[in-house]
Amino acid sequence: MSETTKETLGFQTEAKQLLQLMIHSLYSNKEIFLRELISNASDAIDKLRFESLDQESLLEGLGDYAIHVSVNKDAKTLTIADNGIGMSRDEAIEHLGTIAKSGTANFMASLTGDQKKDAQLIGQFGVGFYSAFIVADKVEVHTRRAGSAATEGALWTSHGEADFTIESKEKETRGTSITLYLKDDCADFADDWRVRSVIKKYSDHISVPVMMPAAQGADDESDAETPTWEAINEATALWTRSKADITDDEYQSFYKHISHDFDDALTWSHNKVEGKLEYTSLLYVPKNAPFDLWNRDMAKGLKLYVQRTFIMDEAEQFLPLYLRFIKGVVDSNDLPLNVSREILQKDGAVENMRSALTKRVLDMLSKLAKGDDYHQFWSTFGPVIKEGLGEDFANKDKIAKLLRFSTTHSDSEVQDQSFDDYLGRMKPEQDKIYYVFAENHNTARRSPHLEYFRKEGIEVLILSDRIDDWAMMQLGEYEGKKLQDVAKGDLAQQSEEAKQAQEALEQSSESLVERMKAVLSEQVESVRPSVRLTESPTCLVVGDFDMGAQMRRIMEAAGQAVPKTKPVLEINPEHPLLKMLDAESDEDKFSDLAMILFEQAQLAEGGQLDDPAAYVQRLNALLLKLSV
Ligand SMILES: Nc1ncnc2c1ncn2[C@@H]1O[C@H](COP(=O)(O)OP(=O)(O)OP(=O)(O)O)[C@@H](O)[C@H]1O
Repeated sequence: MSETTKETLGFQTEAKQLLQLMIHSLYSNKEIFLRELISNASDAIDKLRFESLDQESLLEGLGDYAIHVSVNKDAKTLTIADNGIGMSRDEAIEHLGTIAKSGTANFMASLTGDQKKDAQLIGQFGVGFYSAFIVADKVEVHTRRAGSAATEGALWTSHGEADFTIESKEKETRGTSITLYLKDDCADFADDWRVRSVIKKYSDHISVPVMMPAAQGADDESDAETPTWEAINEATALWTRSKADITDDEYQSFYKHISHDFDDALTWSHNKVEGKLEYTSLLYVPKNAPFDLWNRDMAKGLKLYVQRTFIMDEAEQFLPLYLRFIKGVVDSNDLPLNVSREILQKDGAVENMRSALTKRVLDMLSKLAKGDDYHQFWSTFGPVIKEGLGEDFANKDKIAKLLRFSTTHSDSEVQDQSFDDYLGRMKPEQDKIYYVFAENHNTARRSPHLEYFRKEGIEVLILSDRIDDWAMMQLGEYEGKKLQDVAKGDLAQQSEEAKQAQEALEQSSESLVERMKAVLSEQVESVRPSVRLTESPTCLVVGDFDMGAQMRRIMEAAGQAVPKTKPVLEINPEHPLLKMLDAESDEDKFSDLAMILFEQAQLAEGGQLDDPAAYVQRLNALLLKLSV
């Protein structure tokens, strides 16, 4: 039977690339391989614990879960053995030869070749099993799925290059035993104390005991027939311990265990809830965004435990989508052990937990917002938080308080001003919060629409995240102050003076406006003189309830049909170009120049022209006339 023979198989292309990258980029951080392999072993035990709830026979009469780690200094090997769920031959091929994560190809494309940067990215991707090859030039995985016959065992072997072999090999006990043949310069991982200290550092808090042979005396070699094993980690699930007894380091290493992140967490919140519902949650905010934050299929959600038994990863029912970057654990005393994703979706208790956990996260973020680390958080996760304005109506106000902006007050690209900061500086008679929105910060900052506000000393929020226009529409107002796009609707007149100036302008520019309307009737809804402008000749304004130009471009780029609405062209009759236009008696020249002014207004707000070539032609014709 071909199944029993030895096969050599190639790694999936992405797996091969990742392997190579891992070996090269993470070399300076090599000890993390042990954390990763022990995490996998503990996950495998968690999975078996869960499956055996329904099917006790999987335990094969042995319910004592443990991970055994042993070293052989002479052979330079390190072995990590678990009695978890194990793998069948096919599963070993599938799980160890390919990467199943969605978005892997995009991730690969984002790598730069710069080892330091790539190491960071790989940290975000998740390191996993392949980290074994950072320290080993050969890895053997001897595994058998719990519940299958001893003869169904499989041996997977690879040198971490292009391929691996798989063969059948009997295995008495269920689970997986991974042996690393260490590279010469990594031989210190065959040293008992070195391994102990790394395990203590990274795996103290996992709930399964990690055993090593007991130290038996100075020259004792670990080849004793039956070593006595001793647990070297604490082996109580961290979240079950009292907050007061847990150090920051322990919280951080537990974070790395559950998230496979490379970096520390930014902050966390650990809570035990008692009363009608009983559960414990430990929620972390990462420092870095996962590589696939914008992928709708990204791994999201919390690890769910019921009475300390692991139930599932990525339980997404406990937090809304805009908090998908939060990592953590929720351990419930009320849910049944056989709870499924379908049940979670309908369960009233889950609904209550979800709203309580969402509040916890928002409170944790509000607390974070008071400190120096918030800037890092905001620049990484700000756009995701904004999704919450549409998704989580009940917490809209809390979310609004978390928002940070660049504004004309700070005049810097850094988004560090809150709505409250803005309100504190608002003019007494001002009843709106103004914002300008464009494709990038520079275009927004230089928008002609701001000229009036700058002149009047009215602060404007400068928005340039793709989601901003939508987010502001969802929010609508803040503390009773309407959010107003400066490029929409009539300009709110601030002073009596400005009103009079507007009327005077309307009278003096009547004939110019009529002539321009005639030329631009296809392109614009109307033409009107405006005090909005001080330096620019023209700008475009859309109706209060029409879609903004930037939003329109985003929707169109996404292939969505957008109803056509025409903008209003506002002109600055005091501008020399408009004066020149007014004085132009040649109607052809007039229409060319009027068209150019309209097109420039489109360009100034970051838009694209319908017919750029015609614009260039018109402009060139005018330039040529300059030389005569
Ligand atoms: N000790 C083990 N016992 C059983 N299965 C294992 C073991 N180690 C790895 N596997 C299987 O191999 C798969 C790949 O492991 P790997 O560590 O590369 O990725 P992961 O654990 O899925 O993701 P990540 O570690 O990046 O979060 C696992 O999902 C699991 O199915």
